[in-house]
Amino acid sequence: MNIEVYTLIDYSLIFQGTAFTSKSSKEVTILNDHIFCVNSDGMIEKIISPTNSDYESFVTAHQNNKNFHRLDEGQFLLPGFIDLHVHAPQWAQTGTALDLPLYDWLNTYTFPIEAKFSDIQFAKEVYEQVVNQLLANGTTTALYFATVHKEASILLAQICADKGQRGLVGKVVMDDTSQNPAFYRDQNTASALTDTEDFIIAVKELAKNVKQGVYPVVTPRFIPSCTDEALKGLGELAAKYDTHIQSHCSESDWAHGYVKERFGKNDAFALHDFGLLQDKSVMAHCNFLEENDQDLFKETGTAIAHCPISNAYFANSALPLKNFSEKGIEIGLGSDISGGFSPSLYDNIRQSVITSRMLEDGVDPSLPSQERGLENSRITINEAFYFATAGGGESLSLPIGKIQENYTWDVQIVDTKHTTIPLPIFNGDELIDIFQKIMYLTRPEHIREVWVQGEKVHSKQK
Ligand SMILES: Nc1nc2[nH]cnc2c(=O)[nH]1
Repeated sequence: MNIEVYTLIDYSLIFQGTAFTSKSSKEVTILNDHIFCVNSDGMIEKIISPTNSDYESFVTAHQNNKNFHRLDEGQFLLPGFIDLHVHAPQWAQTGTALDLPLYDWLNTYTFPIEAKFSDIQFAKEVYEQVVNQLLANGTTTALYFATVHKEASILLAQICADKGQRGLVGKVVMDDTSQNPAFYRDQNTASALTDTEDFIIAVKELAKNVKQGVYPVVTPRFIPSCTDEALKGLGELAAKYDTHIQSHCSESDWAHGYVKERFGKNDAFALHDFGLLQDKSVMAHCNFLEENDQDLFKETGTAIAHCPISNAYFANSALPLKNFSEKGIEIGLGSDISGGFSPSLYDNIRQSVITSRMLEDGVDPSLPSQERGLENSRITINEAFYFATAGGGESLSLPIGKIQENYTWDVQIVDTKHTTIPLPIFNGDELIDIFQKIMYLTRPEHIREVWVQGEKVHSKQK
């Protein structure tokens, strides 16, 4: 298309500035001083490079219009982050209660806090705060577990809708009376399934008027909390309504061992038997996937939500992330609030690199170096950025996570020149160095604006 044509197009938004986005899992593209044209649906319709002969005249034609945004010096565009695993109610206990192994942690701290979400006022208070927090940390899409309560789960979807975040929300199913406490579980299997179906219908209805989209997610908490009948019914509901599916899979020695004992197979195959592994399935943790489990993930298009901070507390191992990624399994990052204490995917990007380095080198200094670690396990910061953005988008099968034509305008604007806490960027830094400094040092204070589907959803004054 030549300039006469695209200067005439009525774009909703035009941005001029430098962006970082993934080209592949290993490579970051730098779009230096490009122009980004966004249409009224909030999609990136056109990206114009300064090498394009029409670039200058395009700027001249648009720069005085209200919809033209020129980034200040020191500001950069990045895709909004996609958090593939957040327990929204656990925001109420984030940063506390990390002293017990998974089974005891769930029963001692987590189920009691989640039980409180029968109180819709309490739910509103916590859910509004967690959605605000994630937006302020640059998270534009989140895959949420709510609680067993239908009303409060619908409220979480409504809050995402109102605040402009792309929320994928699940009413949690925990129907097994022998495994879940009486104070916190579905009343019975039939009500777990009808509540889930009502929830799906309500969120699909809500979604009709939500620009950025909200989505219902079929959510068996994990196999230990569900009966066979519920798991089967949930697989059927996901197929009937074509929904996303989320659960926990092979997370800790205990959870992994429990499923093996109950079914004589690993989580992956057990979940698959119930129709719960498919292209829109995202399974959290997955540390103990064996070779055939990995193949099944690949074949079914099931994604892993890698939660590196949480895994340090509860997973009893480090995920062999590099190995799984090289196999072609879809992978994104999750904060796992509150198994992970940080609402920031920046922190999880950092931890995923750190964990991978420790996995490669090993951690027991009494062992000889060649026996200490797992070869070829380290990932780069570019790869971690990919998992937090494009990898998350692929995992959810949505056109999000990249600054590229035909993707949504879901971006964060990072200001490296914050007046009191600027990033250490000095003359002579290459853009790729600046990218790495952004990855390692950005805090919410540096995230000046966040946009979802072409709408500004968060801004921070200088
Ligand atoms: N990390 C984590 N693992 C789980 N397994 C079942 N429930 C949970 C949870 O809330 N957090």
